[in-house]
Amino acid sequence: MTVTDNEVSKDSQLVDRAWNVLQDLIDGVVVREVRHVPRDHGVITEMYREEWDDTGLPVHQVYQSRLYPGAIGAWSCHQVSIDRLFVNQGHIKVVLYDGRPESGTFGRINEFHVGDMRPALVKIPTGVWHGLQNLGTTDALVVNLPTLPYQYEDPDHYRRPFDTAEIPYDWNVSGVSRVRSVKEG
Ligand SMILES: Cc1cn([C@H]2C[C@H](O)[C@@H](COP(=O)(O)OP(=O)(O)O[C@H]3O[C@@H](C)C(=O)[C@@H](O)[C@H]3O)O2)c(=O)[nH]c1=O
Repeated sequence: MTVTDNEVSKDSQLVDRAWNVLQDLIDGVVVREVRHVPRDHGVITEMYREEWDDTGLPVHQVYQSRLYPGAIGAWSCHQVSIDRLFVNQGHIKVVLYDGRPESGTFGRINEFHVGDMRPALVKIPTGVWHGLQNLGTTDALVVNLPTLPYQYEDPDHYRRPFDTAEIPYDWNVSGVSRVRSVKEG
């Protein structure tokens, strides 16, 4: 194989020496990985601490979103409430798209694999589109601690179809997920 072959690409560094996945985060996105504490009769996993949370905003509500194997929940966005997602069961891919024209990372996409194998709290700022996919073979449970309680009469929830042309991301519905050409900034 000649390295000048057009379809060949060489990996850049993907993880650091502590196996942290390297990616330039969207402005305002925070990922706080935690570790399981196994013991004879089970596992303890911390999910949230005020000190991890740079919003400084209180927890008014906690809810759980169950995704069936293969399920995709995309795309959502909020204008006033910040999502603080913790995946505590299963394998969820969280994909974010910065839809804020005023942002220095406008157009950027982030992908995170979180859940049982990589428990983490993911903070998603307002204006950042987000989608979840359960890549596991069991139900996945996503806990959300939004900074504002759900308003039944007037939800702060904006949606785009999972296959919208406005977000350059193709979900893995046919075995292939990929970022389309991303125009940043
Ligand atoms: C968020 C929420 C929804 N609901 C109801 C309203 C709605 O008919 C039904 C499903 O809610 P949603 O359509 O918001 O669910 P969904 O589309 O799965 O989106 C949710 O998934 C997580 C991961 C997110 O990213 C959030 O944006 C959250 O909205 O549940 C509540 O009763 N209380 C709540 O706190």
